Amino acid sequence: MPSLKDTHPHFDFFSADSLPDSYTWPPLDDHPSSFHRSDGHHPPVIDLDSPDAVDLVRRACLDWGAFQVTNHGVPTELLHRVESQTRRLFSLPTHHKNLAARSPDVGVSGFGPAPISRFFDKRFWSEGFTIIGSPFDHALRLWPDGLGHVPFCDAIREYEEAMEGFTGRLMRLAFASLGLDERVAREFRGGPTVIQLNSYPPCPDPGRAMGLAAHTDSTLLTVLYQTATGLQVLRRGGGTGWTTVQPVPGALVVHVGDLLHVISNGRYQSVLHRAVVDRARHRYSVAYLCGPPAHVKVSPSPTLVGPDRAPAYRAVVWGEYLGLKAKLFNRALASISVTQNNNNNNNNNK
Ligand SMILES: C=C1C[C@]23C[C@@]1(O)CC[C@H]2[C@@]12CCC[C@@](C)(C(=O)O1)[C@H]2[C@@H]3C(=O)O
Ligand SMILES: O=C(O)CCC(=O)C(=O)O
Ligand SMILES: [Fe+2]
Repeated sequence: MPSLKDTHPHFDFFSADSLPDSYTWPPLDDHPSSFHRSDGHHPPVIDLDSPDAVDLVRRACLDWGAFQVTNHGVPTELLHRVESQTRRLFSLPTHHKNLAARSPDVGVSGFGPAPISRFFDKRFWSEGFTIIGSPFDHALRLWPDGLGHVPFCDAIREYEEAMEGFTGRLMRLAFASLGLDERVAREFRGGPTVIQLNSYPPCPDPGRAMGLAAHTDSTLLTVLYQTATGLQVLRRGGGTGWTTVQPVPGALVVHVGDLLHVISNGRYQSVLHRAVVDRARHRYSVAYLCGPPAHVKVSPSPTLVGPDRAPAYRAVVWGEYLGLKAKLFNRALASISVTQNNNNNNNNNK
């Protein structure tokens, strides 16, 4: 669905002293700069070494679909290094970053607005860089001379390794919190590595700009590293409006994604979240999108369905689900629902 806005890829965020119309959204309610929400309810911060970790994760997934974790084992030095390499990448001139632009022929990897931006008439006040598997080819395009690509590739490779270990532990916890044992968690491990680097430059009118519009992730779990305010989540049921997830130094944010929603048969709901921007601060975030191996069918766990609780979703593999998301955006989950009416013909029970 290419639109007019795709014909202006060279916008310079730093030369703008007011918001161009193509970036002006209706006023954002619950923007953190308005400081009117202080109800004390936030996704919990969970110490993974706590003996109650499984119960705390269950509660957080039921109430919020999101939580933060400490004692996760990913070295702080590595987190800082990945952030500083992210900053280094986005500080390259735009025409240079476009040498590694996302293109339909090469898939979804590379530099550009977040893929969901094409569902909106207004543009996002952000840039993204999607890395699927090795960052090497893209990094060589960004830093063609000498060894400029090396620190970037090293940081991403080390991060991928660290996150593989950490998400293994996290998946065991999340599955245990649903009463599912380690063998089930193991079946869903080892999916393709997807990292999304996000950059949100300072913005002259943050209350009318959108960093990344409200969405759920098409993952089992997403792990997000952020060091500045900007991430907001909607609590299950949505009743009290957007809640800012305050960065906790060294902590990682975890989101329940659509595929864990499916496996849990809707007990856990994928969290609706968005990113807002700031007048003065350039914010970066690093999302590690944790999905299942390509061939693994994801469906409601047999132990979570029964005579009084029918399976609510049909089986999908990750690639098919990503295709549905690319076509239907936030209606993708409803499109594989077998209990609700959905007006499309993607529902060929498998
Ligand atoms: C594996 C993927 C999930 C993702 C689409 C993608 O193919 C690669 C980028 C991912 C991302 C990151 C930013 C938010 C998001 C909704 C988007 O536009 O691109 C997610 C996608 C997703 O979770 O569906
Ligand atoms: O930058 C953020 O806080 C959110 C990023 C995000 O939602 C994503 O990359 O999927
Ligand atoms: Fe997200």
